[in-house]
Amino acid sequence: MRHRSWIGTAREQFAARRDIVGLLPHAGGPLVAALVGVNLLLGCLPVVFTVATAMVLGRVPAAVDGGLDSDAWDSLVAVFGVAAGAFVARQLISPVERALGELVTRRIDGRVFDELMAASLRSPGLGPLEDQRALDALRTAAREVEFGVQSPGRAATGLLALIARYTELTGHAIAVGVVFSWPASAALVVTVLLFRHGQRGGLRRYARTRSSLAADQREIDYLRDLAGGAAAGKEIRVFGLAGWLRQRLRDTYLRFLEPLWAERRGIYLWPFVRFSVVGLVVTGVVFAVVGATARELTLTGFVLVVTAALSLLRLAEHYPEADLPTAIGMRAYDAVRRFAEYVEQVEHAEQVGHGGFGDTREEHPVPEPVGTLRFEQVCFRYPGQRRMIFDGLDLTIPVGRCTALVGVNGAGKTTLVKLLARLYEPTAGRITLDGVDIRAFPVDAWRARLSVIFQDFVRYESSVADNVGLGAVGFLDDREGIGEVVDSVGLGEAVARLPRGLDTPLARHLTGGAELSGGQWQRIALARALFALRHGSRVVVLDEPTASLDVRAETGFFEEFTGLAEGATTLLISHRFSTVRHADLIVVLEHGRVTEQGSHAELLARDGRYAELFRLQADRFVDVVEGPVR
Ligand SMILES: Nc1ncnc2c1ncn2[C@@H]1O[C@H](COP(=O)(O)OP(=O)(O)OP(=O)(O)O)[C@@H](O)[C@H]1O
Repeated sequence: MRHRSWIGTAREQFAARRDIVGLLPHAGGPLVAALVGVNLLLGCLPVVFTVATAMVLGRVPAAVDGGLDSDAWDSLVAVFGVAAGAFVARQLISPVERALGELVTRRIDGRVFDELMAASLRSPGLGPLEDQRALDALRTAAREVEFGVQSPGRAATGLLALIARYTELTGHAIAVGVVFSWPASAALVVTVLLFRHGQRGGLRRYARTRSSLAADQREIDYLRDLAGGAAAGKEIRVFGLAGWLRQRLRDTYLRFLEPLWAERRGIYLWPFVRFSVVGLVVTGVVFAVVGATARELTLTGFVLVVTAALSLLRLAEHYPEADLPTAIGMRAYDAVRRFAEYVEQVEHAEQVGHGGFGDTREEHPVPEPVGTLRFEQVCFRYPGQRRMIFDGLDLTIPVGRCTALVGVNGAGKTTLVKLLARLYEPTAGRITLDGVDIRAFPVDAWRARLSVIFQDFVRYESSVADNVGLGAVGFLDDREGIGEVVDSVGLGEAVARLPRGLDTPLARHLTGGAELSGGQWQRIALARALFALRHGSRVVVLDEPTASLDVRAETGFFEEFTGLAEGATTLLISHRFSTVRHADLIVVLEHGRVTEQGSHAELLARDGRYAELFRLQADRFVDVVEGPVR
């Protein structure tokens, strides 16, 4: 059993090294060849130095006897020159090795980062970005690659750095073998390798433990962002959360560090104790034999054996430039691959499952203009969840009209939009456009017809123009169009007052940046949707578009927006009945199904759920407005 697991570990290690070696070509053949050459040289120079210094010592007596003009003196100076040259060359070449290593690391990490980004942006749906294990793998990989400390690139240069160490080891072993005894040389090499084996095993466990703590690391990052970010700053101060936050950060840190401390003790203490005993015994025996046979050796031979053996034993330590970077960097690359494989699996499962993202892609062009949208017996549960959000949902969204969706919190309104945008696929049933399953359209072409502003729309730390123009990224240079939609959502004046107008970055911490109010941001989001409509979108979905607008702006919103979105199919989600009531069709969503639909007047006349919710809100509004007057 133990034997099998040892073989398993060896195989795993071999595969991980092969993967890292496979990355080297991305750094460019000549650069890698140069680094290999420099490492070989760095491995040979200490051996040359050892041999030359031994020869210097061996030649001193003859040179002293012969005097300054003797051949012995000249030969002493020559070997001294070689020793000094080896020493100086090593000092000069080490920085070259570091610089080349840095280049190789950067090139490889750049490539791995691309691989990682491609994997995380590749999935058309959101599933992989919500799966805990996939997220942990992504976090582990991204962290190491981003900071470049123990990254796959460092692992690759770390492997190359081993060339120098093992060349040095081989050279010194040969010196001991040739001058003194091959069995003694073999005994020393075995000792060194035993030490190394023990330490590398410990480092492997350390790297494994470290990557198993990704969830704690994620929590630490989250808490640190929370404590240092402006977003939570207000609440932390107002609710006096500083103490709670500090304690939680401390607890999480300890939870993260304690297993690492334990592993470190394992790395530095136990292998050290175990292998030191073996090492000391072997070294003792070798030196005892050297001592006993010293008389048979020349002075040069004696010095050479002793210094070469000591240099060999020095190589029994842990190599900081190679060991930790390879142990952790290999795991980081493994995490990149796991994440990419996971995304691939999800994609594949969706294709072979119920006709997911790609099975019929490219077959149907999206009809122009977009026709009636239908949810037909749609069932859906989030990946890994048991609860059905929709269970046989039937809904028709008429073309060119405004449909409003209402329902209590958690009824599934946003989920319905995510299905429409194909961020998830229905578990059963289908969504059709003029009778054609939307999965038959290429996902990008379908999304180009949609303009969705989510409740939690993104506030890009970029210019006003970008924040609007990203609604149709291919038309970012349409400055006139951007200016017009900004005006049409009533932001013209406010933007004109900004230091650089449309080019003002929307983040106060950026140079010349400005911050907008919640309502102004919401208008930016509306402008983004309108800009998308200008450039080819036909279906516009607005999730809570008036939540941050003041009463006056909200009153004008509906008319203005429907005027601007004329001819487009609009889906409006709102808890504000004053916004909803003007829609052509109002749909009430409850328990995963449509329970009522009709115009505002029809639904009031039916006196059902909608009428009840509408009256509840209207009464509250009357109370609030009339309260102080009474
Ligand atoms: N990514 C997710 N993974 C798992 N469950 C989710 C996810 N997103 C939403 N849910 C669950 O799906 C249900 C419907 O959420 P959804 O956001 O669609 O509701 P909603 O009607 O838009 O609510 P609200 O009016 O509060 O915005 C909720 O119970 C929510 O907990």
